[in-house]
Amino acid sequence: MLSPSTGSVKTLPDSYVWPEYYEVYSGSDQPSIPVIDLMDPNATELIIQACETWGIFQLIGHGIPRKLVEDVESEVHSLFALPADQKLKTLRTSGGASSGYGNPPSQALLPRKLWYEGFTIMGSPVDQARVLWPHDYQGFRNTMNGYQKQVKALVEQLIRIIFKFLSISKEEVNWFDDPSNTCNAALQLNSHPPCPDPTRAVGLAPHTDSSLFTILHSWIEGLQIFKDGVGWITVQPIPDALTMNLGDFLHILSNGRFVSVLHRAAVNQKYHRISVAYIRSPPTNFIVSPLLSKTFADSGQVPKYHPVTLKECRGLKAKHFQAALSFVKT
Ligand SMILES: C=C1C[C@]23C[C@@]1(O)CC[C@H]2[C@@]12CCC[C@@](C)(C(=O)O1)[C@H]2[C@@H]3C(=O)O
Ligand SMILES: O=C(O)CCC(=O)C(=O)O
Ligand SMILES: [Fe+2]
Repeated sequence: MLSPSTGSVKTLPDSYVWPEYYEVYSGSDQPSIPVIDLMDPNATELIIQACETWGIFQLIGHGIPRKLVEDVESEVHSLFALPADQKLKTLRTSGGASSGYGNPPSQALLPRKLWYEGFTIMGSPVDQARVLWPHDYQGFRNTMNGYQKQVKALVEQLIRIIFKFLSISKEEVNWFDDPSNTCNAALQLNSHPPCPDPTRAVGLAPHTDSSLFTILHSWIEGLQIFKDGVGWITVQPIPDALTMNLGDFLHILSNGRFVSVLHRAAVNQKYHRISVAYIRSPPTNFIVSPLLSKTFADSGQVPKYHPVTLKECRGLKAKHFQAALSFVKT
């Protein structure tokens, strides 16, 4: 987590200087990630294609009002602008899956500090809001509740499209429509204040998400993805678009057919960059396996991954970070 003093420093402290610099592709022929309009009659095919080739796309025509997204931006800015001792009252108890302020669990395994502050909301935002703003928490609560509801519906619409394509039946994923299942989703608020030496600092280290799908919003450039055969590419924010990235569990369910996109966040000197990720995963103890999909079972394909739960996957990430999936390979 950033110490309160780093926001005003003129030189990057040593503990934040990363030994390796990740070059970003800058050729004029730089490929750009697909932009898909959910209202397009061919949206389903385009989404499947993007999942197979990129593991990420920008979605427009999603129906989430611009005003709501702007209100989220402003509430999240207010949260990170609170005094450090106020934010620390919600400090996460452990590095793992819980709500509150803190470092990403991956920080413990990294060689240097991240130029980063994070806040995780699992379940309702009310509890944290009450601690942060004891007398005035309704604004944050209402806005985040409203956003959470809308992104939840959107991500579930997309996951349904994918389950249908993979011939995964409702019975096989009976948890999916269960309204009491709130523990498998998180709103992850990420903050990177302006950085005195952005090329030597890292906002979020390269990772894949332990999710089915993640809906990401940021209005400031910084998200970069790794594309095989090209290298690191910057994702250009598009007004009104939400970035949809696939996570490890759709990669496993599709037996490797869909890409779990490797991504990271860069920082910049001028702007305080904030991003909001809605991370939707299977329930913690649900066993995910490529053979869930009838298509694979019938086609005689060999499963590329062992059956695994979110809990096990988080455990592997906490130990091996980006190498975690290699321990699930058959
Ligand atoms: C719900 C979660 C996914 C996440 C771990 C967490 O409990 C909250 C933080 C998330 C995050 C954000 C940055 C990258 C990442 C790998 C990390 O260390 O913390 C992800 C985690 C994940 O997707 O596994
Ligand atoms: O800030 C970003 O653009 C990326 C955030 C992210 O990867 C995450 O929250 O998992
Ligand atoms: Fe991520």
